[in-house]
Amino acid sequence: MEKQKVIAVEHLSKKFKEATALKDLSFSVQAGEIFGFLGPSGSGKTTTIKILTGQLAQSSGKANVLGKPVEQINENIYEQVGIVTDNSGLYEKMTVYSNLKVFAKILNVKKERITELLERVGLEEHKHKLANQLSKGMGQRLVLARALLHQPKVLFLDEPTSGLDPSTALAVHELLFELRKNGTAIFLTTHNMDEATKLCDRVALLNEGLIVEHGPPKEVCLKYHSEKKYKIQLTDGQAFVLPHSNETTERIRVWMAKDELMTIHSCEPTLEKVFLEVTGRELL
Ligand SMILES: Nc1ncnc2c1ncn2[C@@H]1O[C@H](COP(=O)(O)OP(=O)(O)OP(=O)(O)O)[C@@H](O)[C@H]1O
Repeated sequence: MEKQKVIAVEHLSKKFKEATALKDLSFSVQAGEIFGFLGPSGSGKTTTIKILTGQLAQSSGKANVLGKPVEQINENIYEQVGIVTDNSGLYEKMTVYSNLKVFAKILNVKKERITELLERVGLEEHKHKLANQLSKGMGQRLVLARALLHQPKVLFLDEPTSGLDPSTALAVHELLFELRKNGTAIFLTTHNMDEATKLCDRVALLNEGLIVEHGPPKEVCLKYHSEKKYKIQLTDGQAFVLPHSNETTERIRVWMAKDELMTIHSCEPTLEKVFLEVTGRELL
């Protein structure tokens, strides 16, 4: 059975006075899926999120979120949608804990969930700090915790882990996997290709407002795996990159028989390399 399409976009375009930011985008995101929208600065990621969350009108094309055309989105939908774009919308003069308490009350969420989330995003020890005294990364984590208080059916995340230390980034990843398991559709933007490879079920590579490649990260990488090679390290420290050939097979066989093989890896391209190949641009 096909899973429910939580986000459905068809031929979406957005023109600003000077520039065309989005050109004929079509994609969908299903319940229980993490969809990565990847592109360099200025490629149109934020514009897409703004259209999908009803903050900006498209120039042409259709977009539906939870079965509703984006033109009809109003506050009611925010009970089912979580949005993490920047640190705005926090009550600056209230503490971390109080910020979450206000929203927990509105969303009818138990207090235990606040404590759990504060721990998960690494803010438990900062819960008595005022929101305007937080660092950028802490503010970002507070906005994330707020978006996750309820179990949103769809979550929009703009660069969810930029500026986070590795262990907090990992904790955020675990939270996202949990949400996915419970059926949340997650739409995230990132510059970080490693993160996208680890997190996303499917990705779309965006360049100058156009989707230039899409699919599961592994499949996208394998599609550009034209020249098979193997990276080999031996126990005596020697390292080789060898082409796929009968000669290589024989050399590997001998090293294995003598127990001299330390590591062996296939060299399929990373998403970063694929992006460079399809666009000629680095993801900066
Ligand atoms: N309000 C606006 N008026 C005019 N042009 C805009 C406006 N907002 C965005 N743009 C243009 O649309 C294009 C896409 O911008 P967008 O902010 O969506 O990119 P992005 O991929 O989110 O970039 P970043 O990673 O830097 O946030 C850019 O060329 C930008 O200059």
